[in-house]
Amino acid sequence: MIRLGVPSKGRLMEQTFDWFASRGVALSRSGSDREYAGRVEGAEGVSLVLLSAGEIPRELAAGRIELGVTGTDLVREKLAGWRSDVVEVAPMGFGHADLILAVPECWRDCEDLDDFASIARDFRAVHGFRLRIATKYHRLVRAWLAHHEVADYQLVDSQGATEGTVANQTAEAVADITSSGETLRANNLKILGEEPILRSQATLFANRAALGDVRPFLAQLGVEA
Ligand SMILES: Nc1ncnc2c1ncn2[C@@H]1O[C@H](COP(=O)(O)OP(=O)(O)OP(=O)(O)O)[C@@H](O)[C@H]1O
Ligand SMILES: O=P(O)(O)OC[C@H]1O[C@H](OP(=O)(O)OP(=O)(O)O)[C@H](O)[C@@H]1O
Repeated sequence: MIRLGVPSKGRLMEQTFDWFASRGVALSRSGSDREYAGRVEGAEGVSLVLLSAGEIPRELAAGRIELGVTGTDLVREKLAGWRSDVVEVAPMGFGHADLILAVPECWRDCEDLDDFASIARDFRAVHGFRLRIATKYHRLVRAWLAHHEVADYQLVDSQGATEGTVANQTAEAVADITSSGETLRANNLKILGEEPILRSQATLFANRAALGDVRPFLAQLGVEA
């Protein structure tokens, strides 16, 4: 049996259902909105597992599901050596979002990463603690800042409403996902850097060791792997 993990709620779930439907496979919840069991019609030997998008990378890596749909951001953040555990089988064309670093709009002297690095360097001497960046993307943000030689900062964990941390004075900057940019604008934050830390979209992943087993189903979907 091929276990297919799909986000259990919201637009990501609906668009995933649409993506499979347009390839002749009907996915549905078997019961009420609160029941996390699912049904698969139009494919043999495939079962649907409804999961939190954030847990799908770990379930894939552990081999508890053979296929899974989630954002590329979550796979890269949650799995240290993601390439050895999973294979990116098909980008799905929705769930587009950029992981970015943002600072208050009123920081007029901070327009790029060099400015940010020098502000971070001075920050500790003035305030007695390192500049705080709120994020849930610890691994990706640390790697990106190291690559850009920014060292004088601390990460503050924020699992939601991250853009609010600056107004709440629990962080000076944020690193979070944006798509329309509305949340950043509403919180008077501006993006730093020409390129985002990461461009993400919803993607179909396979557990690497299970690739051979899932190939016939992928071929049915019109996906080569
Ligand atoms: N505003 C957005 N527009 C497009 N994609 C987004 C947006 N916000 C988050 N995403 C993407 O959706 C995926 C799921 O995000 P997230 O983990 O925040 O989901 P969630 O709904 O909080 O799920 P859960 O709490 O069940 O883990 C991620 O890959 C993320 O990049
Ligand atoms: O650029 P925008 O279109 O405004 O979207 C960005 C927002 O969407 C996501 O939050 P989500 O709604 O998933 O809630 P969260 O704060 O709980 O992560 C993300 O964390 C941003 O806050």
